[in-house]
Amino acid sequence: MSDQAMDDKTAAARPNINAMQARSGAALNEAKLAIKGLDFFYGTNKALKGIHLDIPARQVTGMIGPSGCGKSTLLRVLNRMYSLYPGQRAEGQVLLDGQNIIEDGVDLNALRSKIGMVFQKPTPFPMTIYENIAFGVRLHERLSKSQMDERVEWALTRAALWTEAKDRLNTSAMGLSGGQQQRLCIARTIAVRPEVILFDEPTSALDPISTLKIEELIDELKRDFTIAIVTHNMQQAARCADQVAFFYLGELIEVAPAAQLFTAPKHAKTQEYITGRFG
Ligand SMILES: Nc1ncnc2c1ncn2[C@@H]1O[C@H](COP(=O)(O)OP(=O)(O)OP(=O)(O)O)[C@@H](O)[C@H]1O
Repeated sequence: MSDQAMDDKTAAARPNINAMQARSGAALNEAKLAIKGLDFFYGTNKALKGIHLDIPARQVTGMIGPSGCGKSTLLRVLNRMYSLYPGQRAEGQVLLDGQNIIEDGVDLNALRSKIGMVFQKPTPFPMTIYENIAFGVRLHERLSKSQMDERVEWALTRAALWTEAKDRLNTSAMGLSGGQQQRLCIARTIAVRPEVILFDEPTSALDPISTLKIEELIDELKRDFTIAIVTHNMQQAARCADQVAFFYLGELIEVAPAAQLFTAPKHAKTQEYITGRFG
């Protein structure tokens, strides 16, 4: 590739620095989740190696890195999803408000009500919009009909879907557009009032307008929730994240406030990745 072509590619890959200006001076909050010396194994394959990472309360942590570097694996550790699969195991500590959530004896139902997850592909249940939300709430709480109505309205409002959904609550969620379905999945996650929300490439299946809506939503939600988002889109990480963690081959190479990581990364590998030179 010519130097000019490389420079053009680099410029295109580099996130919009202006988008990060507002956050550049903001300090990071205390850790809601503190990951200490975390190793993760799929059988004998070590997919995460000695990860140390603080996830600050009520801020957004972006996780970036090339395919296969362990980003989704880390999210699966944070809500113990791996515990469903024999042969997968984590070692080290993941402290949620000081409690190690990867040790034996943790109540996984209670944990998953505290740490919710939104997946790449919108996955509404084949039931009404109302029931999509009420279903999860009933697993954790006993509410009266009017309390449940209020919770459904609250969750849909927080997920910026109430206006579009309020007149069709008893119709199938499968009739919503892809972007609306993803906001419904966010509403479903919020409805159980978690403390942390994990987003695994939440907009990769969506058009640009739906993507922007979800990003605005994430910005709004961080007032009340601690958020971690895996994304392949560095512009998105720059727009949404307060701090960004760069992973490579199962290791955390660098974590820094977004403005710092994208403008003055400390490691050569981070620099190569954010300038589009590999991955
Ligand atoms: N179920 C599994 N069994 C065995 N190995 C797995 C399994 N899932 C993932 N891996 C391996 O773990 C490593 C990390 O995968 P992971 O899906 O976490 O990466 P990622 O950074 O999220 O990738 P992508 O950006 O492509 O989603 C890879 O080497 C992958 O092959």
